[in-house]
Amino acid sequence: MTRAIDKVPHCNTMAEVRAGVNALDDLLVPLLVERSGYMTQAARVKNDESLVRDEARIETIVQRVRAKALAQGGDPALIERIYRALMECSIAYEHDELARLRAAGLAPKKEHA
Ligand SMILES: O=C(O)C(=O)C[C@]1(C(=O)O)C=C[C@@H](O)C=C1
Repeated sequence: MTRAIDKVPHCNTMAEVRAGVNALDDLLVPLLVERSGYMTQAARVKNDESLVRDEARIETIVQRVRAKALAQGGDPALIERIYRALMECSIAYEHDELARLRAAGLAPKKEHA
């Protein structure tokens, strides 16, 4: 298996560096948009502000992506930082989406008796 880190060529100029970064951003942005779509789905399925932040799930994802980073020759600590920041953004977006869906007519979940 070719590791992600091994695909990075030696660059002699910043133009080469930036062309590589732009090409990866062209792949990353659509994936981030798709991931954000799942936050909208989560907001609707949870339909409860108190469930949006799920600490156990956050830690599961962190362990998962650290292992993947290592397998790809990356720095697990860097990928953990990126993912913790990404999930904070995702949580804020999920709250925004829940508020938007409520304003559009989503009825709040019934309280447990
Ligand atoms: O898995 C969930 O419960 C989600 O809402 C998704 C997600 C994420 O993957 O970004 C976002 C917020 C949660 O705190 C944990 C994970």
